[in-house]
Amino acid sequence: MAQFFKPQKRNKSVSKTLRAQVSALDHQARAVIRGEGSKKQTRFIMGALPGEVIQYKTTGKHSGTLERILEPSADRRDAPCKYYDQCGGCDFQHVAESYQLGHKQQVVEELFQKFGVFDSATESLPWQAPLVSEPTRYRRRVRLATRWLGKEQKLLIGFREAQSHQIVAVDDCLVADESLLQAVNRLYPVLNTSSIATKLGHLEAIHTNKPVILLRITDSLPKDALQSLGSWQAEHNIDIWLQSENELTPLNNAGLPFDTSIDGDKLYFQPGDFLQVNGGINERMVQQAIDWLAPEKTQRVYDFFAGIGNFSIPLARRSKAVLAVEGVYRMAKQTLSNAEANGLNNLTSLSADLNDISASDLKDPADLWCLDPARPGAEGVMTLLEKLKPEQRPSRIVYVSCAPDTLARDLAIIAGLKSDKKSSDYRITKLCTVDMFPQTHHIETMVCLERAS
Ligand SMILES: C[S@@+](CC[C@H](N)C(=O)[O-])C[C@H]1O[C@@H](n2cnc3c(N)ncnc32)[C@H](O)[C@@H]1O
Repeated sequence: MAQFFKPQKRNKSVSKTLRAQVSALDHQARAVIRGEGSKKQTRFIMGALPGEVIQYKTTGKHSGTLERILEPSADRRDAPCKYYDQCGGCDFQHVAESYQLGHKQQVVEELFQKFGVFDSATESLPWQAPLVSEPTRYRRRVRLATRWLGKEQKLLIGFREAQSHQIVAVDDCLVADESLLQAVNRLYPVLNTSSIATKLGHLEAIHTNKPVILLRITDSLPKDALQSLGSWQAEHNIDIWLQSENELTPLNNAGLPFDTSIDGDKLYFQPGDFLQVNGGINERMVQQAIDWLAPEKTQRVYDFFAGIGNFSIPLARRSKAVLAVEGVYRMAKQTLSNAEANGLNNLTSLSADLNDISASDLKDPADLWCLDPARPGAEGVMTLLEKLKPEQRPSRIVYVSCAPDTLARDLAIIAGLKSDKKSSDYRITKLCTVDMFPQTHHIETMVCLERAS
């Protein structure tokens, strides 16, 4: 019988060390290497800048890690954080903040062009000045990973390395409010025992009106562990909350309400609720949303993706009525009680999945829409907008986004709404980047759209 030659499956690509010049940055601030090797491949590498000649190691088909910078860019600066080389968190601090913001604006513009939101050959976007943040110590909330090293009987608390599950142990974080890591460092000796550490998933430190540490627990804690956490809480006056799969509870029922103020009103929340990480810039962002939407006392507003009412409450103060829509039932309830606590009775809160929303869920149409979705964007809301009759559509929309690609996708849908088949029913009247996450590649954008009357 003839034996056929059976080629062996090729091994995964072998890692190589190469040298190249960076041609651009992509939308995640990764350096782009074009035309690599005989196949003219494109590769993406974090940490390098356009124009730089670098030595890098290939890791996957299109990825690589930076080994050495052979010819640095004039735009490069020494990263201010001591953990920069290992930590996967602030991946864009090797350039000045003005460069970071300029790049972010360019990314948004390029994505809008790519998705057909506008045509740079015939029009320009009405960019406004970016909302600029404090470059460091701006976070009022951090989430830290944990791992118990059994052999060494030691708990690691820190951030994940880039593209890895390894944890970089940290005792400070340059972008976090100083009190956050200080609280975690103080709690560390209590956590650093196998009875707690082996059951710890991650932890979160938050500081608005007062500090709180939320411990994500994978199994119930023994009585002595709960006692030592309780004693620490009483001694340090820092609340501890325990989060298991189904429950979120304050330890020993500690904890008066947590709150944050916005526009002169108080927003109460519970650890675990969504909270904009950058408190300073959040206030300016909400103020700008109000300015751009310019609500009047006769107008109705929808606030989609409302969280605990960060935009809804200030909008309710200035309009006839607000309908706040939020997927997480607990937060939807919190928005309503926040309205009541601030003496507002013109806000209705609806808990609903905005991927699957219809006009009948919302009752009366609204003049103004505020949208602040998570990274997947607001495709369901775009479908709703498409289905509405032109006269039922809002006269103004403010879209706040933390993901420029889904923002561009959604705005392309709005740009496609053409009642007279020629020009779009909506035009972008203002947009800007919001410096919500300095030192990182993450991009926050605000866009205001107005309907042609
Ligand atoms: C970026 S946060 C904004 C929250 C709020 N606007 C604020 O400024 O604090 C996005 C919110 O959308 C909610 N969300 C995400 N997906 C949703 C969905 N499919 N339907 C309804 N709400 C959703 C999240 O629970 C979260 O509260």
